[in-house]
Amino acid sequence: MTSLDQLQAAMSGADVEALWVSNPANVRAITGFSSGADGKVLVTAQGATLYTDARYTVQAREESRVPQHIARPPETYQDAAGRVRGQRVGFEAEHLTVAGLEALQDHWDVTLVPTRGLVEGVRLIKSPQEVQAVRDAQALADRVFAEVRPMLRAGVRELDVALALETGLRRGGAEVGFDVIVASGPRGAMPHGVASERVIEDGDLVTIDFGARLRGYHSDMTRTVAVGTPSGEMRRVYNAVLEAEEAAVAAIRPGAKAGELDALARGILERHGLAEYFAHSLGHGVGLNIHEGPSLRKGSEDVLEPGMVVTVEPGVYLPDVGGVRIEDLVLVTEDGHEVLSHTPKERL
Ligand SMILES: CSCC[C@H](N)C(=O)N[C@@H](C)C(=O)N[C@@H](C)C(=O)O
Repeated sequence: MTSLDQLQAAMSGADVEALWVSNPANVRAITGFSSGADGKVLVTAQGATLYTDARYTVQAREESRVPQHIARPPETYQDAAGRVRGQRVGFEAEHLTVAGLEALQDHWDVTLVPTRGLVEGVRLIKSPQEVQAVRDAQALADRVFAEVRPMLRAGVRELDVALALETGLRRGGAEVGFDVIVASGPRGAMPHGVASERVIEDGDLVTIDFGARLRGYHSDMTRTVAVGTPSGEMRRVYNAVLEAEEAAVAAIRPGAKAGELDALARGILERHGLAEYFAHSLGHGVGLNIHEGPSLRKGSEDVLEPGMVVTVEPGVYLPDVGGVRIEDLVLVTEDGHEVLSHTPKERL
């Protein structure tokens, strides 16, 4: 079954005959067109049509095999109107703006139906080409981390570490997947402490979370690194997080329930008296978006399947003291899992 077939089946399940796709990552997933923010897709029982404008005529032809209609609104809507007249047409409730919905209401004689997660459902399982893109992105991130690791010393600014990571990713042909997190000493208490002017000090733990975006696909990895000798308290926190992370990674296999993986890691931190400081979910899917399904969070009913790519990233954040997060990128395989991130972890 192609992904278009899967999407059309999901549309039937949602009781819509057509779907107007406006989420850029979903536009890319269906068409391969890499400027998804400047494109829309209409999916009907007959197939998909990519709508974009004349700035992208050549690019769309090169990147996509989906039939294309080059126009700007209102002509875009007028063309699509003829294909969906009288139908039940789904729109992406989590992505279409109010103005976008008004435009559809103005131009189409249809019943508009809010839908959620139809294309995202198809994106959960990655094709071999998608897995290769994530694998390549992570391999580049591993190489760049190894190059930058010697720079992690007392006296260096967080911003300069981030710049070196960003430069390495760019030189390697990738984009920077998201704002690079370099959180040292007490700043480590911020799970998303993007790099600041703080100068790293002797005895700091430094949390580094960064990723590449290659051929549209992300990598995601966090390492917490010791500069000098951290306090006994932070070494204890580090080892508890490492134990939780390794146990959760080991439990990744087809059929594993995402909510139970989260509970496993949270339970280990609980035993160490640290669960209340684990301020986020255990992990998430990674692909065209840095955060996508499945969700490895408390209570999640998502079930892992071969071809999913997920992160495992427990963390402990002690306000005014510091923090630790350790994150691996993991592919769910037929018989278990494969860890895609190969950067060594500190043993403290
Ligand atoms: C702004 S992109 C940050 C990427 C980072 N590696 C990351 O995923 N951090 C997690 C702590 C996170 O944001 N988790 C989300 C899914 C959550 O718990 O809501």
